[in-house]
Amino acid sequence: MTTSDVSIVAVGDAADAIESAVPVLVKENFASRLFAKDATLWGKEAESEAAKRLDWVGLAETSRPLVAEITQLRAQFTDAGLDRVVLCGMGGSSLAPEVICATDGVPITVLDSSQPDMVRAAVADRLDRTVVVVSSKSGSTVETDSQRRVFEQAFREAGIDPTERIVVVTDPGSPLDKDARETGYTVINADAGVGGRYSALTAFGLVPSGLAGADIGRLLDEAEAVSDLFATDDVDNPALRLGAALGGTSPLRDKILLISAGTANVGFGDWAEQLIAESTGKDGKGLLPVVVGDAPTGPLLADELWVYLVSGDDESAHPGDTAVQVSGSLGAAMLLWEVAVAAAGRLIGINPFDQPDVESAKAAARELLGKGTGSASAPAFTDGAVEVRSMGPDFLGSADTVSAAISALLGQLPEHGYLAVMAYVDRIADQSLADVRVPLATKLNRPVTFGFGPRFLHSTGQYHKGGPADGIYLQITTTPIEDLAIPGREFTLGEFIASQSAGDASVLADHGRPVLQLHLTDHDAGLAQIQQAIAQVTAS
Ligand SMILES: O=P(O)(O)OC[C@H]1O[C@](O)(CO)[C@@H](O)[C@@H]1O
Repeated sequence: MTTSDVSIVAVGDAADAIESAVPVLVKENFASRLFAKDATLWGKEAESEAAKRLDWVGLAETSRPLVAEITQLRAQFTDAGLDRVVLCGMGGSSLAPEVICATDGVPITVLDSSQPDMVRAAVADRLDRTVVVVSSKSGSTVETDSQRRVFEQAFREAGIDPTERIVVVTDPGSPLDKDARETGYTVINADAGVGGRYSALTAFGLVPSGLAGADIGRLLDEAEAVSDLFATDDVDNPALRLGAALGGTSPLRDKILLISAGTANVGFGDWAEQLIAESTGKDGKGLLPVVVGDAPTGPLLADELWVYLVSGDDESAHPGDTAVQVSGSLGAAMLLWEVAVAAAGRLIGINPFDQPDVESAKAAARELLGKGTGSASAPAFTDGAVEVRSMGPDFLGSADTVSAAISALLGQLPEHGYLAVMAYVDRIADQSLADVRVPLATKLNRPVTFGFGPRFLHSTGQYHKGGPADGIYLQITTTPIEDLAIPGREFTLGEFIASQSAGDASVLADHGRPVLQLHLTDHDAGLAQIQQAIAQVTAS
C-alpha cells in the first residue's frame, strides 16, 4: 500500500505478521497512545524510563525554532570563511547527521572514534576552515570528551580561539553543558525528553547537519507530513505495519537484513542499525540488524527477514519469500522506523528506551584503564604481525596460525547463530576491511555483521551482550600507526581504545560467548595478513 510518501509492501511471513499483529495494535490504540506519550505501552518495568523518552513523537513541530537559529549560525561561520564541519559524537549523537548530510550530498566529517590514527587525520585536515560540533546527550561519553580535548589543543596550537570554532550540543544541565558554558562555547541544548537513538530530529541531528548545509527545514517537513498518519489507529498505518513485520513474525524472524535497493537515503542502514539493535537487544531477546548493502546472493534463512530499502518510485516487488519493501523520504523514514521499532518493542516484550548492557562494557574498559592495561591477557600465540587471543570458551585447540584460529572460531557458530566482526581500526583509512563480511557470510551461510569499534559499541554492542546468546565474535585490534595523547588525561587514545576492545571482549566472554582477538602488532602488515587469512578460510 502507498500512503503519503511512505510505502510498505510485505510478502510471506512478514505479510502474515502484519495481518495478525496490526489489528491487535490498532485495538490497543497503540499509535494514538504513543503520540499522546503514554508511557505504559511497554509494561510496568519500562514505564519510568519511557516517561522520560517520548518527546520524539512531536519533534517535527517542536524542533522548528532550531532551523532559524542554526541557519543564522551557519551564515556567521560561512562569512568567517569556515566551511568544514567536523562532528565529534558517538551513536545517537552522530549517526543521524551522517545520513542526513550524505543524503543531501553535503560534506561533513563524522569523528565517532577513539582510534588515534582516525582522530589525528580529522584534526590534521583544514583546521583553519573547521568548525567542530561536540555532541553528547549525557555529556560524559569518554570518546567525545577526548575528541573535544584534542581539537581544543590543536586550535590553540594553531593560534585559533576554540570558543570561536566549537559548538556544543548537549542536554540541559549535563556536565558538558555546564563546562561548555563556563568556557564560553556556543551551546545549543537538545530536548532532554528524547533518547540518543531517537534524536535524529532534535538538535543532535539538526545542528551538525544544518551547519554543514543540509536542508533541515525540509527534513522536518517530511516528518511532519506523515506524523498524523503514524498517530492513527488504523490497519493501513505504515508504521504499525512495519513494526508488525519486524516484531510480529512467528516464530520470530530475528535477523533483520537491511538491504540498500535504490533508496535515496544514503547510509540509512547504519542509522537504523542502532535504532533496532539498541532498542530491542536485551533480556535475551531482540532483533539483530544486519546491514548488508546489496541483496544477499544466498537463500533466505528461516530466522531472517529481508528488508529492501527502495526509492519512492520503485514499483517493482523485490524477490524473497519473506520480505518487506520500504520507501520514504528521509524525514518520513526516520519517524517511520522510530514508531515501528517502538511497536516492535511492545510485540517482543522489551523496553525500547533503555540500553542496560552498554554500561557493562564501559565499566570493564574503565577498570582496565585504571589498571593501566589495554589488552586483557597474554596472546595464545603470535603469527607474523598478528597476536592471537581467545576469550570465553577455550576453542583454539592446536591452532597456531591466524587462519586456523579463525576456522576454530567459526566452528563455534551455533545452528541459529551469527558472526560479528568488530574492527577497532580507522574506519575511513581501513574501510576496505569491511569487505570481509560478504565472503564470511557466504562461507557460513549465516548472518554476519561488520562493525567498526568503538562505533558499534553504541549500536549493535547492546544486542551482542543483551540479546539472544547465539553470537560468535571476531575482534580485530591494532597498534596505532601513531598514538595520540589526550590533553588533561592520564591515558592516550591508544590506551583508551585498547581498554574498550578488551573490556567488551571480557564482558562477552563473561556471557560465555567465544571471542577471537586478532591484534595487529604492525598495522599494514597485520591487516594484509588478516585479509589474506580470511580469504583463505572462506575459499576452502
Ligand atoms: O550522546 P551521548 O550521551 O554521548 O551518548 C552516545 C551514545 O552512547 C549511548 O548512550 C550508549 O551506547 C547511546 O545510546 C548514545 O547514542
